[in-house]
Amino acid sequence: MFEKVAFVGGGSIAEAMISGILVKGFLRPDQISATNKSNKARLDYLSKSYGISCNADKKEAIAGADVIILTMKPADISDAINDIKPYVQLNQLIITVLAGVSTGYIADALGLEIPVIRAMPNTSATIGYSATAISAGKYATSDHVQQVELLFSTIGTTTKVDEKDMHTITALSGSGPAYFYYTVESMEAAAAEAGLDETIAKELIIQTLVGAAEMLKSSKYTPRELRKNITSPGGTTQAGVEILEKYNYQEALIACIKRAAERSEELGSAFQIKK
Ligand SMILES: NC(=O)C1=CN([C@@H]2O[C@H](COP(=O)(O)OP(=O)(O)OC[C@H]3O[C@@H](n4cnc5c(N)ncnc54)[C@H](O)[C@@H]3O)[C@@H](O)[C@H]2O)C=CC1
Ligand SMILES: O=C(O)[C@@H]1CCC=N1
Repeated sequence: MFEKVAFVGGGSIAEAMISGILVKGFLRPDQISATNKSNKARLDYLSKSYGISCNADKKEAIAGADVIILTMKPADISDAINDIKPYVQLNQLIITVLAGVSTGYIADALGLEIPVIRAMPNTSATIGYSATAISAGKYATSDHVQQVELLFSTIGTTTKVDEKDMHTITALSGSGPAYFYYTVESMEAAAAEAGLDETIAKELIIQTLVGAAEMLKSSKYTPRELRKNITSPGGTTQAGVEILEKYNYQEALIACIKRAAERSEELGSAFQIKK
């Protein structure tokens, strides 16, 4: 069990994780620290909201942590590593949630044969519903993986994966909530255009989404069969889905996920292991 966890990066995903970890009581606020690039107001907000210790000083922020969680944007990884490198100890475990960036690059940039675990959570971590994929870097043991699974299981489900699949997974479940939010935005817009009360529309759309998700989880039917069950011949669903087909909805979603995965590769391509 971890004694102290330090977040290097204090943005959306760090907050979602901190919130989820505290809600589940996995760690106490005094076991969590966070630092960021330079935004003091943001650190004050995190400290006030969650009771965690926030420190602009990188050395202080990671001192005594058994785990350092890297939660900055991929573009900032190089600077962030330079900032913490002098203070990182070999007995610390590094977790990275960065899109695209490999565990090998991080160990290499730190110049240590240090355990690094790559995780891809999503922002549903805030309420304990993240789908987190986890893969181990070269120096991480199965014990490290188990501990990290335990940590992430406080904010949702965990799935062990090969690091080579992380680009696709980032596109699928890391970015995934956004695709559903986009769909809900569109359904809300349609309801508004039809003059439906906003509160009523919201209630119906969200419960429809939750119900469909629960059906996907518990039913023995495939998504296609579930869809067919709703689609009465000549009925409303068929008429609606025909429009989705006309607009190549399925191709659009497939292209969306392919492009997001490709973007993950692009983001990581600047951060390759030096030969
Ligand atoms: N937002 C999301 O849904 C998810 C994001 N991720 C990954 O998490 C990472 C962070 O994403 P967000 O939280 O959305 O970004 P964000 O922009 O909200 O937060 C980034 C944080 O990193 C900090 N930072 C930048 N340079 C730094 C440095 N040198 N030292 C310390 N901190 C530094 C910033 O001050 C900021 O607090 C990205 O790499 C992204 O790929 C992974 C899964 C889901
Ligand atoms: O959009 C991004 O790059 C990050 C990675 C997964 C979710 N958000």
